[in-house]
Amino acid sequence: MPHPRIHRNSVCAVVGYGSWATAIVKILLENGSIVRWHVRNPEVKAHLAAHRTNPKYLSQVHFPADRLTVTDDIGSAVRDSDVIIFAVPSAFLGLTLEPLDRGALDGKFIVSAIKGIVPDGYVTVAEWFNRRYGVPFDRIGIVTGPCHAEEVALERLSYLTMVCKDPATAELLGDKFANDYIRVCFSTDIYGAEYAAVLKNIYAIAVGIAHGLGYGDNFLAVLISNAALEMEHFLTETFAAERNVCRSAYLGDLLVTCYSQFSRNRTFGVMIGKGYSVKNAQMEMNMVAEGYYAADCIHRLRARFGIEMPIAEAVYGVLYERRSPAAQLKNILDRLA
Ligand SMILES: NC(=O)C1=CN([C@@H]2O[C@H](COP(=O)(O)OP(=O)(O)OC[C@H]3O[C@@H](n4cnc5c(N)ncnc54)[C@H](OP(=O)(O)O)[C@@H]3O)[C@@H](O)[C@H]2O)C=CC1
Ligand SMILES: O=C(CO)COP(=O)(O)O
Repeated sequence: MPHPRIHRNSVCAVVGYGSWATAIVKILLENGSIVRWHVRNPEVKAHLAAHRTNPKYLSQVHFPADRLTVTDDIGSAVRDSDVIIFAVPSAFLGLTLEPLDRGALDGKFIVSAIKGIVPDGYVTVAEWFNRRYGVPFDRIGIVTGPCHAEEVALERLSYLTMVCKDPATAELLGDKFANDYIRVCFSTDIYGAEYAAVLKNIYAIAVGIAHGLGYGDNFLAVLISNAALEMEHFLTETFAAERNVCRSAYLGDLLVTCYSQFSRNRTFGVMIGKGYSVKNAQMEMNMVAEGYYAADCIHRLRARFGIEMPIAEAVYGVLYERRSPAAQLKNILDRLA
C-alpha cells in the first residue's frame, strides 16, 4: 500500500517538552497546524492545561487551546498524527518510545529535530528509527540549522533547513515551519546534516572549555575554523556526497553553537574549563548538552574509520578520561592552522 502523502492539513505530533519542542509547538500552531503534544512530565502537563504555558522552558510563550491537545500517552499521540516530530534529547529517545510496538510508526512520517547520537547502538536518530521501527529513509526528515529555541520565543529571524530524500516532501514539511521570522532552506543530505549537528556540539564544548580557561576571541576563531575543517574531513571520509559545508546547516550551526550565549554545549564547556567536574557541570545545568554523548560516539567512529580528529579527541579526553582541560588544549595547539 502506498504511504499517505504529507499535505497542508496533516496532523503533527511533537514528542518532548524541553526548550526546542516548546519552540516547535509554537511555530506549528502559529502556522495553523493541528498539534498533539506528548508531555511526559505530569507537572508540565497540568501547568499547560491550567495556564497554557510550559513552566520550565520558554515560559513566556502562550499556547492557545484550539488545535492543541496535550497528552502523556505516546501511543495516542502517534496514532492520531501523520507527522511525528521528535525533540527529546537523544539519550531519552529510547525510554520515551518504550511503550510503542515495532509497527506503531508504520505509515507515519518521522521528523527528527534532535541533534545527537542515540547512545543505545551509537547511531544517528534516522538510523535508529530505521533499525528499530523499520521506518524507511524516505519517510524520515531532519529539521536542523542555526536556531536556538530562546530566539524563536523572541521571534528573531532564523533559518532552518528541512532535509528529506524527496525534495517535494521537504517543501511540504517546510511549509509547516516557515513564517515571518523563520525562513526554510532545503537539502537531501540526511547523513551530513545529522553528523554535522552531532559534531558541532562537540566543537562548542571545545570552544567553551577554551573560553573557560581564559583563551580570547582571537584563539576561538582559530579553533572554530579548524573545527569546521575537521567536520568536513569527517563527513567526506565517512560518507562523501555533494555538500557545501559552508551552508548554514553545517557551518552556520557550528558558529551559533560555539558563540551563542544560549548554547547549552558551550555553557557546559565553559564550566569544564573553569574547573567543574563533568558530573557537577551536568548537575548545574537543567538542560542537556548533547555533545557529551556525541564525544563518546565520535571517538568510536573515528577509530573505526581511522580518521584524525584532534579537537574532538581532546574533548573526549577531558570528558571521558579525566584529562586536564588545559593540557588537552595545549596538546593540539601545534595542529591548528
Ligand atoms: N534548545 C534548542 O535551542 C535546540 C535544541 N535542539 C535539540 O533538541 C533536542 C532536545 O533538546 P532541548 O529541547 O534543548 O532540551 P532541554 O535541554 O531544553 O530539555 C531537556 C529535556 O529532557 C527531559 N529529560 C530529562 N531527563 C529525562 C529523562 N530521564 N527521560 C526523559 N526526558 C528527560 C527534560 O525533562 P524534565 O524537565 O522533566 O527533566 C526536558 O524536557 C536535543 O537533541 C537538542 O540538541 C535542536 C535545535 C535547537
Ligand atoms: O543546535 C542548537 C542551535 O542551533 C542548540 O545548541 P545547544 O544545544 O548547544 O544549545
